[in-house]
Amino acid sequence: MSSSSKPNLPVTNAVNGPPNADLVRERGAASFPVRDLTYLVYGGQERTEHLERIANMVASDPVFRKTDRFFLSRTEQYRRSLEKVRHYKELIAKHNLHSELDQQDLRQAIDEDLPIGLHVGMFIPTIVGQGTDEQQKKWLPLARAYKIIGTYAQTELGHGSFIRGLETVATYDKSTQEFVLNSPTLTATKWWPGALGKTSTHCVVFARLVISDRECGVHPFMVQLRSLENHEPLKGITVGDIGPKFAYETMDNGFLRFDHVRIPRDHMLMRFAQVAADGTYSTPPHSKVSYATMVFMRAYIIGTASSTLAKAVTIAVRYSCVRKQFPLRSGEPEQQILNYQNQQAALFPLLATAYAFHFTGNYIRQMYSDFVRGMRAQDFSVLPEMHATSAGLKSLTTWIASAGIETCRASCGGHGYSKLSGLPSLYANYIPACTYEGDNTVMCFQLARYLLKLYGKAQAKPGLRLPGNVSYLEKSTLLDERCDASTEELWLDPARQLHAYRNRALRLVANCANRLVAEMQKGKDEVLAVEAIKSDMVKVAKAHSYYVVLNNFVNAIEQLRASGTSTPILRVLKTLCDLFALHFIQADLGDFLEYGYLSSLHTEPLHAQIRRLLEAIRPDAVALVDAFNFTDHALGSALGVHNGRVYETLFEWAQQEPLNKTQVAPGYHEYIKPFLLAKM
Ligand SMILES: CCCCC/C=C\C/C=C\C/C=C\CCCCC(=O)SCCNC(=O)CCNC(=O)[C@H](O)C(C)(C)COP(=O)(O)OP(=O)(O)OC[C@H]1O[C@@H](n2cnc3c(N)ncnc32)[C@H](O)[C@@H]1OP(=O)(O)O
Ligand SMILES: Cc1cc2nc3c(=O)[nH]c(=O)nc-3n(C[C@H](O)[C@H](O)[C@H](O)COP(=O)(O)OP(=O)(O)OC[C@H]3O[C@@H](n4cnc5c(N)ncnc54)[C@H](O)[C@@H]3O)c2cc1C
Repeated sequence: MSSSSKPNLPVTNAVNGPPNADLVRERGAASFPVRDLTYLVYGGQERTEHLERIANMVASDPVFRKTDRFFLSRTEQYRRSLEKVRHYKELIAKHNLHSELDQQDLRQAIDEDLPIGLHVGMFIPTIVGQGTDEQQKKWLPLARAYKIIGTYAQTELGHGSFIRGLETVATYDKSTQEFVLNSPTLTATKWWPGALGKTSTHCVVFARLVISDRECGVHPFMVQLRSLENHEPLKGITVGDIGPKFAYETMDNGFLRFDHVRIPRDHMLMRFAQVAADGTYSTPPHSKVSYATMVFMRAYIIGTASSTLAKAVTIAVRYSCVRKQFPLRSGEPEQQILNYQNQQAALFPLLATAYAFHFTGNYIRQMYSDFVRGMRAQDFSVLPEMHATSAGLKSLTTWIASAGIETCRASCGGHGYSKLSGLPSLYANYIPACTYEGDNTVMCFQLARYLLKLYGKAQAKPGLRLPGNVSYLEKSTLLDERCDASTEELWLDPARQLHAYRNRALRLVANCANRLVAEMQKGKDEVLAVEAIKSDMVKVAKAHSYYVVLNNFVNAIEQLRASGTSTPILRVLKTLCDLFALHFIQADLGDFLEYGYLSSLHTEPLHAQIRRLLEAIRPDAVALVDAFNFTDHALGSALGVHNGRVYETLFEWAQQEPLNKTQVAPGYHEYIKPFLLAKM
């Protein structure tokens, strides 16, 4: 079956001409209607077409061009991103894109780390989440109209992960009803906040509140940093850019120091904790409620893992269909490299994972909106589950997506190493997601601690009912059960796949709990006992998060089946889900073998089934990446162009290299000529 209709996307940047014949053939051979899968991914036909209109508008707008980015200096890249911000604002006005969703769609289409990312992603959400009604009324209209530009300044030179260790102080001065912000040490310097260095006029600063020598913990404060007239830093404020980074050149991550800067009392964000004029402090209803913006951003980051990985896989799969190396036998035509099993084994599990993460993103969005509804009604009961689940999923998805981009790059051979492939910058700009918004390892401890607690409760109180995704912790009898998937066919049973993931997670939790007890029996207190099991805690968090991802993928397919999704789409999604499930068992086989859950009786059919799944996906591989519907602008890759004119595009883009502006190299006269022409 061929695609039901052609995607309505311009082929920007790629060299025009007849499309690559192999890609045309692959597209014609898809077993499912590509367009329908695109609608499924983006939430229907209407939404897809809306997104395409925005994507087309961006892709055809010269201000948003990306092709010159590799040839610009850091300063030029920052300036260009400001130009894009200005144009983004013009387009909002011109096309009436005033809803938050429209603006998010537009930013996503622009596809650059703009220096307003923190403004929309953390500054505004913190005002919304932590500000009183009056504070919101005062600052939100200004922020939404970009009359002020803000960021989220929490991390310091000395502390990022350990928020309670932050050193910036906000001391309440009752006599003037002001807070005095101060950076008492070098390590108290705010360090890293995006757009802090040069762009922001304001920021939400996290500082330890001190009232009459009493420490009241870390709280958020609204602080103006720069003049709204001339952008000069205000008195007492030292601010600047932190300098060169691994990538992320368009973003002015900054430093910030306060020298006894005074702000009015109503600049502390007081939705949950308050300081009255006389200095009386009211505690928040939940001690971690001021961490809520981070939970929001973690949920957002989980949602973007799919699209980032999908971009890398799109580039690598298309290129692997165009690229040919070696005939199988002499005299035969050369093979597309995607026909090689090793290439499929590298790329198809990542393709499956990009789809798996799509459904994880839907799940966490739903969980987050339930949580926000609860918070508005002063119900914080979901916070621990939301925090733990999002911390674990943020870690797993960003780790897998980061490693996956690098796998895609390596799978493109030499051309993958060219920046023109788009993969090096995709990787370099994405990997900090493993660090920002909570170092992944530190986040895993949070989830593991939550699971260990619940496991302990379930052990102590048989019959206790735990919420959905953690209910398996109640069932210690699961530990005695073994895998019975002794044929290839049985490995395709979702119940058996989920059983394996649940069993592994429970075993690791139980093992960790036992080790904790054993360490304490050796005489350690609980704190030191936890230190002795920390690597295992990371494994626990990953194992649980894998289970959550798979469970959601399986459930999503069931829901699609129930809502009448067509058989060809269901079939291809089921194949991807199977590959996801089996690949990650294969990847962590030791976990499953160690406790005798699996034996060679099961591993042989497991490996064989994975090989069959790779073969099943091969004819649909191009269609499956096409269904993500990225424009050439979004991919920014000579290897991933929709028309497959890879070599023509690479050649043309290489001509832009500044070294090629002259035939004779700069430096020739000083450095090459002397030894070339020297007498022997
Ligand atoms: C839709 C629009 C979006 C647009 C976006 C656009 C662009 C953006 C795009 C991309 C992103 C680009 C850039 C990203 C910017 C990145 C910004 C940042 O990095 S901001 C800084 C982030 N910093 C961190 O994440 C710090 C991590 N550290 C922590 O969170 C905490 O210190 C901690 C590790 C969790 C420990 O906290 P603490 O020491 O206070 O607590 P503990 O003693 O460990 O635990 C006590 C108790 O509290 C529970 N808990 C901890 N945190 C939370 C929470 N958030 N919620 C609920 N509960 C929490 C914890 O589980 C313990 O519970 P219990 O065991 O029951 O006692
Ligand atoms: C690109 C980028 C953008 C950022 N943007 C912002 C921003 O806008 N605003 C902002 O406030 N911050 C921002 N940050 C900072 C970021 O949030 C922190 O860097 C992050 O939270 C990690 O904290 P850290 O740097 O203190 O790491 P550390 O905690 O110092 O981590 C170093 C190592 O120590 C390990 N470790 C730490 N604690 C423990 C422990 N208890 N047990 C065992 N191991 C441990 C970690 O796993 C890690 O391997 C940004 C960072 C980056 C890279």
